[in-house]
Amino acid sequence: MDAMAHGYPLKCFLVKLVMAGDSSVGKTSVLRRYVDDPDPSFIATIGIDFKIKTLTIDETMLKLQIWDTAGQERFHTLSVSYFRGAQGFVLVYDITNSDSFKNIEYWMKDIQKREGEDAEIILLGNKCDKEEARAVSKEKGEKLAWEYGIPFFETSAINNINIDQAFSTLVEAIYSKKASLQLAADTVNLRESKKKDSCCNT
Ligand SMILES: Nc1nc2c(ncn2[C@@H]2O[C@H](COP(=O)(O)OP(=O)(O)OP(=O)(O)O)[C@@H](O)[C@H]2O)c(=O)[nH]1
Repeated sequence: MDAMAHGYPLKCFLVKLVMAGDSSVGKTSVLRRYVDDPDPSFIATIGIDFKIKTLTIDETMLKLQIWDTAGQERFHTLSVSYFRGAQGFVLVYDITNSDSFKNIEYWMKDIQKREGEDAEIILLGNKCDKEEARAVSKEKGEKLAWEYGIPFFETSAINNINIDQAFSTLVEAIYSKKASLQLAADTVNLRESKKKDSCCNT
């Protein structure tokens, strides 16, 4: 039976994503733009918050739970504690703030500290609408992302530049990893059940 033809997807995955980066780089703004949250207020994130977005790829429903961590130093321990169990990270710096770019190295170390956990990561140079105040060249961003082996986008939450493209890249990478793991698990199950069948037939 074609489940999609009946209006419901075959599988559903919960995907945990985390926004990380220094305070004021635009994490909340990028997230709000992606989930179409029209709230125009910009107050520094206190502690932690999350938003949900649901989308379908092939016949699979992906429920994205996107955690918005606070970049302020006083919330650092709390923010990093939410890194556990994440399948994806959106690492953000501000192209007009070179310190926020330098600190990507430390945010990356926090991500890599999680033992035995694998995650997809993307790097965003946000506020690319502020060309006149640029402090980090696009080439520097591209080079850093290349060194880490991760995708890179310059984005603007204000002008809605590259936001959907960035999240799509991250989510599709997570989805294909999950899909291939699922395929491997299905193959093992199939082999196991074939073994049982042949055992019963003898
Ligand atoms: N020009 C411009 N301003 C932006 C952009 N994104 C965010 N801002 C502004 O940057 C400021 C900080 O944005 P937030 O989204 O609160 O930053 P944050 O990274 O979530 O900050 P914390 O919650 O403190 O970690 C706000 O005044 C936003 O309006 C952008 O793409 N372009």
